[in-house]
Amino acid sequence: MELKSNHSSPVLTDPIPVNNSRLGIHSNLLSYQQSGGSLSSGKYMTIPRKKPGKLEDVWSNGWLEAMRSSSPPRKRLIKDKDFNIEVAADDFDIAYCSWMIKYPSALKSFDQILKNAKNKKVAVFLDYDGTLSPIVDDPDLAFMSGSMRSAVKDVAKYFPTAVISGRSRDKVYELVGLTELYYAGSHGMDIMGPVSHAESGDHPNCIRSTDQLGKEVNLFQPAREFIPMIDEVFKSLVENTKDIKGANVENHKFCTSVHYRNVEEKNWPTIAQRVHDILKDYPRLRLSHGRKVLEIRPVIDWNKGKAVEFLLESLGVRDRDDVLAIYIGDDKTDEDAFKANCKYKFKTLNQVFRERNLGYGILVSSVPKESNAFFSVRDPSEVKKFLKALVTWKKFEKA
Ligand SMILES: O=P(O)(O)OC[C@H]1O[C@H](O[C@H]2O[C@H](CO)[C@@H](O)[C@H](O)[C@H]2O)[C@H](O)[C@@H](O)[C@@H]1O
Repeated sequence: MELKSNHSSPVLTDPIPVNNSRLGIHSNLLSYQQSGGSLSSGKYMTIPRKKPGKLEDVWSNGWLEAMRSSSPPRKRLIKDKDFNIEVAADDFDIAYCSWMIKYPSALKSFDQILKNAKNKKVAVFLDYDGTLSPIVDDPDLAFMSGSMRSAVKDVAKYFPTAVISGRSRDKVYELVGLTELYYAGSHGMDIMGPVSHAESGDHPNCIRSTDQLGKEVNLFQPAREFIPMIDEVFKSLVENTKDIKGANVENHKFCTSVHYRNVEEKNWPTIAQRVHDILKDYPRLRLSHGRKVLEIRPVIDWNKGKAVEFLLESLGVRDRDDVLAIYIGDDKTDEDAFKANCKYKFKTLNQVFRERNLGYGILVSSVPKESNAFFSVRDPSEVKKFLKALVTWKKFEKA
């Protein structure tokens, strides 16, 4: 969606996406109960246990395949899918090095980045989990280090900076704890951004509010009407997964997540089937896969990429030729941001970067994986080095 010309609601008029693979649900299930205008079926007021469906559903719709490949192993022993063998660290290093030819290190390419950043307005967008904080077993313990916090704080002194997370905005703010940033929670469906450039503020679902310091901000929540439905589904998910050891359900207000990182692999089909059975009753919700997490979110035309575009618009730089947007993230949902449109001919950040050097994505990954990003860094410690390098350059440039 192009922000400047479209001021209508991002809620899709057709609640059932044409591309059924987005839901990962068979097309025959999609004909099931279109709930029309009602956003809450009211079915789960007493939160009943669902009768289990057939396990074949989650095998055949690809959920289990996606769950298995959703997060790299932490030790460097990688399963080679084609040959069904474990690849040793040395071989893995070779694979990683050849992958880096396609996704060069943002640290090693820093001079090239600086050349492109010169005389441009740089805006920095950061994912949270796996980017600013390392991936850990308990989502409540995913803290960023003090040194990472001060690196982000310094970046925000010199560049407009936003954190864009799958978590609720309140939660990610609590974890980051910096008032200098803009925050977008729930995969970009809850944005607190600047008021200075009014066009994005004209958007429906955009209201004036105040931030933690009492400063005026724009609050943009395109999925507001889904709050009761998400709450209902959250409760149903909690009820229907409570007997699965290690399962953990989080409510992010505009979306909800079911974690299976701590669930024994033999129980993954069960957890997937339970989620699948619940989603069958909610055709206006869809599933996406994150790192050992099933993410349930509204079927609306909004994602982290749209959030980047919205913030660039709010900052008044989206249609400028002298902007350089940098997005750093590690997860599948960050791919939407790597594909975000700069206004220039509706090209993605990376297309524009290649042609006009206006923006790019940096993938955080210690294993080779396909991405829409332009550069890569290995892990959060390299993210920190990159952020510090940006600050040093700016300080030096200003001096
Ligand atoms: O967009 P993000 O900020 O990256 O948020 C995506 C999800 O991150 C969290 O889960 C992930 O990190 C956890 C802590 O390291 C880890 O235990 C889990 O396996 C990962 O999927 C968060 O808890 C989710 O709700 C977010 O959707």
